[in-house]
Amino acid sequence: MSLLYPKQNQEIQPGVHLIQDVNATNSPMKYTAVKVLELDAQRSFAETLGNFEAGIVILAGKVTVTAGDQRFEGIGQRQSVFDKIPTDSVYVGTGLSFKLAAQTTAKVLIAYSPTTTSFPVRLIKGDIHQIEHRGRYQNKRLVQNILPDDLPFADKLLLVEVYTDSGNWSSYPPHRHDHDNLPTESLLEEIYYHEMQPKQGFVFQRVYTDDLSLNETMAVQNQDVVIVPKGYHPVGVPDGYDSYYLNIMAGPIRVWHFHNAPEHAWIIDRK
Ligand SMILES: O=C[C@H](O)[C@@H](O)[C@H](O)CC(=O)O
Repeated sequence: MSLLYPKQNQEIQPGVHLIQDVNATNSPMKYTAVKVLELDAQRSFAETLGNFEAGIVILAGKVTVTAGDQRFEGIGQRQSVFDKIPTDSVYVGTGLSFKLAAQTTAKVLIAYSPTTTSFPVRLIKGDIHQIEHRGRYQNKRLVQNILPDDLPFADKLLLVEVYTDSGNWSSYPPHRHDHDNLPTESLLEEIYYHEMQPKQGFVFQRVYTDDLSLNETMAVQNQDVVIVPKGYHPVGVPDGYDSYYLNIMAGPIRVWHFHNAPEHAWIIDRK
């Protein structure tokens, strides 16, 4: 089972390109799924959710989103994820329909999680994101929390963006969240949507379990997706390139409690 989903580029409608589409039909993921779309200006995409909730993140460009009986005109705060400006998102509750109408060339990520529990449609403005500067030495990263577990706006979905500059590591030291053992650890699947700057760059990502029954190390390229059904999942960024990834997490309980690999936990405690 490969955990790596290379970028595709399928024109599903005139001016609407499907870059990623990872879900239960082509992955072992039970709680998470993702679409990434690139829309030409003035093009639109519409969908009706079944028993899923969705988080629509305007990765780049300006988009008008209608969902249920609400309309959010011209949202989106950046031309590239690497502008490092927190962007706008829309939460759409289970069973509702939504439409994306691109005002400019736009890139949109749609995160999904199965549920029949309804939460209201909500615009999540970039300016409410909790920003964190995590790490020291060569594991510094910038974290922009879009839908963290302390915002009770969703039934299952957790969304976060992470920037890791040249020569640094993130999701490091390695941690896991694949044991339903609260309050110590929560069980959350995770999907990584990666972008690189410059685009020809790559990162190394390893996904592995304590018993190494799962142990896959990948060279991940621009707009690839990596799924983390379980296990530790560190990311290393080669010199000269900057990394972006958006994480989608979901599981039985919407809380992020992780367990650091004990043999590497000393990394955190260095003076
Ligand atoms: O479990 C969460 C993901 O691994 C990332 O969001 C990670 O926490 C980001 C980081 O702190 O490096």
